[in-house]
Amino acid sequence: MKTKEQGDTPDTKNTPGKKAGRLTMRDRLISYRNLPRFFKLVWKVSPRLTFINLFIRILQAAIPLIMLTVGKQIIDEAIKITHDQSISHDYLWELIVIEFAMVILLIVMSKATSLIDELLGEKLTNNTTNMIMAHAATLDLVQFENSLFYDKLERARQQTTGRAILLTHVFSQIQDTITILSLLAVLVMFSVWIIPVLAISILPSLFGEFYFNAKNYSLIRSQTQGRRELDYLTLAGTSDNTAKEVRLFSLSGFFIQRFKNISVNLYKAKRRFGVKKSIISSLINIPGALGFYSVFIYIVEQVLVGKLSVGDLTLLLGTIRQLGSLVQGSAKRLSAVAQGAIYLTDFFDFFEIKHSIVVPPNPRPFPSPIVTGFTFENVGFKYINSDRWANRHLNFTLRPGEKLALVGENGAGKTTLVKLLVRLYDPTEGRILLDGYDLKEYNINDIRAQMGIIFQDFIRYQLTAAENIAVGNLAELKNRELIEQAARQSLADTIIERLPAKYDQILGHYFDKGFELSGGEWQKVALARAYMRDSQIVILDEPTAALDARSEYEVFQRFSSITEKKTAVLISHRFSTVRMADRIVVLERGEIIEIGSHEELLQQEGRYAELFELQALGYK
Ligand SMILES: Nc1ncnc2c1ncn2[C@@H]1O[C@H](COP(=O)(O)OP(=O)(O)OP(=O)(O)O)[C@@H](O)[C@H]1O
Repeated sequence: MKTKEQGDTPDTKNTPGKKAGRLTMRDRLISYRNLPRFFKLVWKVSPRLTFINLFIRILQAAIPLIMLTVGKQIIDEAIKITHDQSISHDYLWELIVIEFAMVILLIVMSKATSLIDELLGEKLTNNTTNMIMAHAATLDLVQFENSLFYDKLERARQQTTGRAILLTHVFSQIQDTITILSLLAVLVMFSVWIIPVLAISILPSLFGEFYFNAKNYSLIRSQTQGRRELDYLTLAGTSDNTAKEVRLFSLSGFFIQRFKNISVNLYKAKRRFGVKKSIISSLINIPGALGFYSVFIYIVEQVLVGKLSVGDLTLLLGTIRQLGSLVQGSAKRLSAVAQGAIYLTDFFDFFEIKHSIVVPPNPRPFPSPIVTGFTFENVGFKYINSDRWANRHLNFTLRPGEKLALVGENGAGKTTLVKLLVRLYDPTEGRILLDGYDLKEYNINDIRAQMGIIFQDFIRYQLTAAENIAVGNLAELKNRELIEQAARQSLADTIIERLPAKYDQILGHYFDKGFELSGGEWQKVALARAYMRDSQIVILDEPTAALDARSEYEVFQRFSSITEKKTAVLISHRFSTVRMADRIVVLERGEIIEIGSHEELLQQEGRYAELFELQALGYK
């Protein structure tokens, strides 16, 4: 059972196509409601560029009509001159100059609008990517463990460039709509019935365009999981993290084959859709062509009986041709806009996902110093994607100033307990009290500010050595003295002193001039992060797993003196380390089975004593 506490994300709330890939007409209509919100976003990104873009496009929209009218007059004037050589050519030249000026203006304006589209698109892409990153950072860890959340994040992320294209589409559509209206006005002046004939004949292809675009969106949406799998396989087959194993275990063939299987299926679905779309679209375009040519014949007849001039003929044909392509283009674009608007639903939906770990309106001030400590009252926790209890029936108090070690076999629930303590998750049952009040009553940022913590799966940031330490407390990024002190405390100082650029050395091999460290060296650097804060609590989750025996001994000597007045939680599989703790909690299948000092637990001759003996035997 999933509880609200565990971050019941509104995965499908307001999302079109709740059953993967299915999209109803209503969904499509609703998606258009995203456009005003989208416009607001664009306007916020750059009011100036948005305004200039719209302004130029409105001017540009009038040019086709001016050109067609001037073109008609040029032809009529030229024919007049051929019939009467005495007429001056001045007016004809004037018209030609105007026509030429319009062409130049059109070129300049369309270059200007595409430049602005590009700049605005780039700004929008960067802005929305930042928004996604910022929002993702506010979400709970639990949400990152939910595959539906990942799908949503992926769709929101994927469409960053799509949103820039949507922007161009919307602006172009505004421009084309104005042009279409002006051209329709020309047709109305000549003959009213031309418009309904053209409109009816073009309807099937318009519907086709909308229908297939919606289908295309549904197809892409239903392939999100598959595409994520392809991304993962590409990463697994090509990343530096996997390169060693991929070679030693000859995994590339396996990954490639799996990639092929999935990609072939996705391709086949795309091909089936593409072929169907092409055949049906070709057929439904025929009525449009028939409508156009009937009007064409009618106009030619009018010229033959002398009701229209040759100039009128060119004007009308030019108008109808332009209208045809503008309407077709608009239909394509409008359905692309509809599609883009539906993707916007994914984008805006992502921002609807709210974190369930909330800060109370009037949080309690974090106690300084902590008086009675952290009390676990029958705490139990289940991960969102699991039916098993990772922790259950936890009842104990972490006293202020105490050094508490957590031991237990793999999967016993040690890391989970620590994650509950720092409120990365909230308990599924029971509660954790700090100085007698539920941890939920405190500000989560205060809690985390009071914890110096380093996990076993720490991150190897491809940043400088100083920055790698400062991530433990970014407020002190510029405080070189503190960074160096933290490095000394974690024994990272001697490693960094040997680096070519010392504290300014970029670590890792991702970037040019990066310097790769060994596993243990990385661990010492990461460990320094825990010492960057003057926190009341220090938590080290297997901080020395990659360290050699001498380093480990030294690290803990220092750890004891640094944390003398602090509360410390330590997870380790090494009993030589664990025995330094004041008390040891032994976990098994998520539950506490023993608790006491090293000596007490040895006397009990229980699981701790057994594991201790086992490890001691290994050293004999
Ligand atoms: N993100 C997760 N989603 C689902 N289950 C998880 C997740 N993380 C851990 N678990 C499960 O919770 C249980 C406890 O895991 P935890 O990481 O707390 O163990 P641990 O005692 O720290 O193990 P180790 O000594 O191997 O680090 C395990 O059975 C594990 O499979």
